[in-house]
Amino acid sequence: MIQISQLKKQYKDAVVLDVPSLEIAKGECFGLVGNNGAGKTTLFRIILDLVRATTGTVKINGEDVTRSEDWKSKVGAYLDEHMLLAYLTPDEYFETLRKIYGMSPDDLSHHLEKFTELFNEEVIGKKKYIRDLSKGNLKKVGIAAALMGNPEFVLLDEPFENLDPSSQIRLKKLVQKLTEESKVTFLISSHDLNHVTEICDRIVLVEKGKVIRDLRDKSEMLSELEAYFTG
Ligand SMILES: Nc1ncnc2c1ncn2[C@@H]1O[C@H](COP(=O)(O)OP(=O)(O)OP(=O)(O)O)[C@@H](O)[C@H]1O
Repeated sequence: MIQISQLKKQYKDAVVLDVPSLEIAKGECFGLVGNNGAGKTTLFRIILDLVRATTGTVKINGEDVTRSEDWKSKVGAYLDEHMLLAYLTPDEYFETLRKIYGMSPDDLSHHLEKFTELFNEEVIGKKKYIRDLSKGNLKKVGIAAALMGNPEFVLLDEPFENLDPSSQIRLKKLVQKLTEESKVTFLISSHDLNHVTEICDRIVLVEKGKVIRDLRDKSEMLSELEAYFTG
């Protein structure tokens, strides 16, 4: 479980995040939506201890992320391409992560098999450096890397952005399969209301750093969000 309490992030006088309480249960597919600058990435960065909150705490399975390291083996994330090693090919990158995670070559092959459709023969065995990949293929590498090592929690920032329609559909199926079969807890921020409402069982809407809706009724999510964003 992820427990957020009394969380605030302030840059000079501007409060960009203010979340008194938020709990994300194990096995949940949690969607985060909101306009540009609403605070979605900031929340993810604080959960991953990439940015320190001004006040408040984030606990993952009871561990304060700023005070312990144990949670790191349970969490996978892909926020942006800064998390990749641009001077490697995808094959070299996955091989490097394989060693870090202590996986066998068979474990890695088995893991990458799940991404065969998503990679669409454009990622593995191409001898192209990560720095030269298209934005969509970069994202695919980042998502596959985030899911290495059997993480319990996976944070993905805008996973559908830059993916072609076939890849978006393949990614949705993959997330649904992993949620159902492996009980992975996904936290997904997205501007794509159709995709995020289709795969997530809960959507939190943020506006100017505050949670203004916490939607759990699947039948009403999309219409509520469309009404909000239409203004
Ligand atoms: N280092 C920083 N210094 C000052 N302000 C910052 C900093 N990082 C983020 N912000 C501000 O925090 C607010 C929230 O930004 P954040 O990137 O979390 O929004 P977002 O919801 O992810 O937006 P988008 O949909 O555009 O990706 C914005 O107003 C942004 O300008």
